[in-house]
Amino acid sequence: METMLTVDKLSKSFKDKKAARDVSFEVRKGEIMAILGPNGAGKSTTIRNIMGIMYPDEGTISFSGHEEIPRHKIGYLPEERGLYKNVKVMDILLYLAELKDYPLGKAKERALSYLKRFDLEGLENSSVEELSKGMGQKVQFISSIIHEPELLILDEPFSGLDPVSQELFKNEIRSLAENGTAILLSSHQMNLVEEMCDRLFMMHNGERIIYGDMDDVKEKYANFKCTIHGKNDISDLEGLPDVERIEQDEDTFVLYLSKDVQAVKWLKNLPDSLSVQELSIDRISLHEIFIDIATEGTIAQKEGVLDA
Ligand SMILES: Nc1ncnc2c1ncn2[C@@H]1O[C@H](COP(=O)(O)OP(=O)(O)OP(=O)(O)O)[C@@H](O)[C@H]1O
Repeated sequence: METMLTVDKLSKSFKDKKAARDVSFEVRKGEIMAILGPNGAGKSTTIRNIMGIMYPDEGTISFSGHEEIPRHKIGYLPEERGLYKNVKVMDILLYLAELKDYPLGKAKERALSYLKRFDLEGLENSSVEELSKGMGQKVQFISSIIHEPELLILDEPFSGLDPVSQELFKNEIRSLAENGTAILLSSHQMNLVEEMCDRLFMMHNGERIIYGDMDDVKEKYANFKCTIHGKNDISDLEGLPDVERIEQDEDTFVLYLSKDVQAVKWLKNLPDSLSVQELSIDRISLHEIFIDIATEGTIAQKEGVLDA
């Protein structure tokens, strides 16, 4: 797949705070790449450097091999929301398309079609201040894609949206990728990221911790956990092989298993004396991997970047 964006050894400091250190990743045509990390990890700083809102102290950012930012080929939904308040929806969409040198007739056609798809049909002559927050966010999203960008950067696109609108955004983002757009998406909604992203880049304290294919990352970091509901004593469960840690909520116990455990073999070795009303075995989710990294748990320690 063709590489649209390459971030190579990006570093950026604010006074003595290193917000990004030696950050490298790429985004390819037709993929959705997640940029993840706890609050303050350095995601927005990385995105702002890509967008040319600030400049790297070190490292380079290139677009299809060129360091100049091809502004008319990039779409950007910033974390900070806001459009000109007393301007009509259609006027603002056409104005932003024009800034990207996009033909007016085509922009109008696309604006009407997207307004319809986002349940905003008939609102083209309403002013932005008449819209609800979620409706305004939809217009801002449309403004980021009106000019058919080749690279789309979405900073927290789902925040503040109801579940139906989230689904709409999700489907639209997916279909843009299917049509070849390279997408860099920052989000704290791990379930959505897990469902829709092809690759991910996770950072913490300004540094890269995890980078790779979603399936590979899950295989590498998502150990099994076994949930047992029954009248058991925690000391019996602690004695089971390959149990790294246990969480207890009354009679429900979640056993986090060590890496490389073979689930079927492990289950076969459970003692007959165990009381089981319900039992399930699953891989931990991206949400749990994220929490481990953010709280500097076992995955984060193993990756070894936290002491740097
Ligand atoms: N303009 C600035 N001046 C000083 N420090 C800044 C500035 N922008 C960001 N920082 C600091 O850089 C670090 C990274 O911030 P950044 O906004 O990139 O994080 P983030 O991953 O986007 O977080 P969030 O999920 O909360 O949006 C933080 O410690 C923040 O305080």
